[in-house]
Amino acid sequence: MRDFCGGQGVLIEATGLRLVRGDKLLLDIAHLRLGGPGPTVILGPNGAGKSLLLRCLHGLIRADAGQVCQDGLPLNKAQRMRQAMVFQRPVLLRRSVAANLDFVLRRQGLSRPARRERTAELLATGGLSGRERQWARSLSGGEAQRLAILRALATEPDVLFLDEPTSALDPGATQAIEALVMRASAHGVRIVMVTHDIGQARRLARDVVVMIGGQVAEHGDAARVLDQSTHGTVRRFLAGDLIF
Ligand SMILES: Nc1ncnc2c1ncn2[C@@H]1O[C@H](COP(=O)(O)OP(=O)(O)OP(=O)(O)O)[C@@H](O)[C@H]1O
Repeated sequence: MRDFCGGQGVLIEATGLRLVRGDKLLLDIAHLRLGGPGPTVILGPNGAGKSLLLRCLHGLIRADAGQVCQDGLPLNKAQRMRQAMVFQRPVLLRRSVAANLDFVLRRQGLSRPARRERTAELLATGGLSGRERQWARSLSGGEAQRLAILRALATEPDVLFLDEPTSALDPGATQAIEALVMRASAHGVRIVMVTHDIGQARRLARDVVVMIGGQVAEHGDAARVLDQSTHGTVRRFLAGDLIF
């Protein structure tokens, strides 16, 4: 696999981030600093604000206060173009598998032969070799999610945000997605991923963020957060208690 980019050096910071809807304070993040190599996994109970945080970090939602910076600069259009996001349910074009990738590769100005070569390379990376002409909407859930991730990687992002990419998938399909994510990470893409799955955090994360009630309750080295947190609610959540 070619290096996708040099995203491991990317530093994303959220400072004083507040998101209010009606009379509810949905996000209240004093300071969050995501840097260094290896995937960041964001965990937390339902409604803790994980998806909202991801959307703010990607610039899809503008916070009511505070700011998101990438490499020391307030998130700008050029930086956002170097980020990509994949959602829980893959959104694919009503076209062939190859056409879904070609749509992105064209915008990068690649020639037709270069696009064909890159498409084959990406499909091999995602275990979808030979599927070029298959209708994208006829892929299985796991295959469709892999194609969505490959399409995101085709943009050669510095940062890839993933919002519960395996939540609807069986273990085999989950394993294939995890392998793809780890491969992208190893080749330089900064991964920031939301999941409900604590086991997945153990398998993938270098660092773990635990959100509780719109706030960052814990952030640090995965083993420390998952096994040695001193935060009462975080410990209960990680132990499997229902938190609401
Ligand atoms: N546009 C909105 N207006 C009002 N409330 C919202 C809006 N978007 C999200 N919320 C609320 O903000 C809270 C956090 O939502 P978010 O989707 O970030 O949670 P989450 O941690 O990703 O949860 P889940 O694990 O269930 O996906 C929830 O209570 C949700 O209902």
